[in-house]
Amino acid sequence: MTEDSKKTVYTPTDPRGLNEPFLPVSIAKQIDLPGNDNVSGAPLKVSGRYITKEYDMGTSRNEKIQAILNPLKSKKEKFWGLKGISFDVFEGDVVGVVGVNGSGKSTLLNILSGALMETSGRLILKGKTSLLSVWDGLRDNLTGLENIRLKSLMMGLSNKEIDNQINDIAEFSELGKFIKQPVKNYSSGMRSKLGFAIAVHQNPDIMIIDEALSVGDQTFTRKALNKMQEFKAAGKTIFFVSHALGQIEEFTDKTMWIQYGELRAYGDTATILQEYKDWTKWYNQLDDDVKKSYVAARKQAQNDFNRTQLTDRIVEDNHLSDADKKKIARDNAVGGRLTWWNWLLLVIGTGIFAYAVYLYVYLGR
Ligand SMILES: Nc1ncnc2c1ncn2[C@@H]1O[C@H](COP(=O)(O)OP(=O)(O)OP(=O)(O)O)[C@@H](O)[C@H]1O
Repeated sequence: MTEDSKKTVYTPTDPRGLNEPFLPVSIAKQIDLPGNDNVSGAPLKVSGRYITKEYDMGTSRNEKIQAILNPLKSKKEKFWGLKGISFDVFEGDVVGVVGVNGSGKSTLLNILSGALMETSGRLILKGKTSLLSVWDGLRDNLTGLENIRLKSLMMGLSNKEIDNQINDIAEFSELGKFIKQPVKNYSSGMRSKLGFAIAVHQNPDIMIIDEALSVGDQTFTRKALNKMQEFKAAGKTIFFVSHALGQIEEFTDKTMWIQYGELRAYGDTATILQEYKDWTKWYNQLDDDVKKSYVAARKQAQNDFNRTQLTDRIVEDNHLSDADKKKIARDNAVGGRLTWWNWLLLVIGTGIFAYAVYLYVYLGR
């Protein structure tokens, strides 16, 4: 069995939204997509087009100083955690997100929750989001109660609203007297309980659950899944990342399979999980050396990815003209870096500013 025989790169298994023609980022940034709702009339809640995330790889202090002193010459190593992901999610969708370690799941969800800024692409979010991650968002030195207050304030709740529900949140978390202890003394399961209790009481429209349920004990996981069923029944939109495929199967209707920074497949959960399991089976039967070089090649492709490749893909996907290609290449949403034209303006601007200062200081006396 070869991998290619199983390959389903960006399969529009679910016709809703995914078959819509993509718009170039430079144009899409200014206008909305026509026909936002899906075929059965559910409103669009989250829409991503060519979302990328470029990380700077860990550089030494010297390299960082050099980069500040000489930005043109600095050669920071880059890593593209996301290489241009496009998807639509509608009200009431419960979307599972699967993929091997390091594929980009948390990166995507952190972008959706606003904890991380995408490097380029167009993202539309309609509603209040709440990220529930075991590892993020809680302050270690604050107690459970203080964390509840802080996170609720950050979600825009008033002190009075927080007073009204702080006891309910504490009770839901099942932490007992530990709620008055600093979070740094909590186990990962206890953090997960607190994070979940806070998130579900914010009543978000879009809820993002990142691996939170994998570390709790079984009774709490069941209680949390029941709570999520309530959200689902109320028509909320939920993203659910998990390596526990059983939970994804039980709880979600649609699934995204993210693989080395790309959306490899997106569609109904049964189909995508089957494809993912087939791929895992194919991968697991490879020799260790072959596995290593397979992963290394894909990671290298994430290092080597660049804006030209992204532009070429947008142009190809959307059958765009050369003029559009030039426009996209110039677009800051894809560029994000200063072009020679930006530099020229910067130099002229600085010159004018320096001349104005000279006039003020020497001639104004
Ligand atoms: N701040 C960062 N700087 C550099 N690289 C990063 C950073 N954060 C994440 N990455 C890299 O981006 C890739 C995607 O990471 P991400 O955490 O999104 O993966 P994941 O699919 O959630 O993994 P897991 O299943 O292990 O939680 C990984 O290769 C990771 O090393």
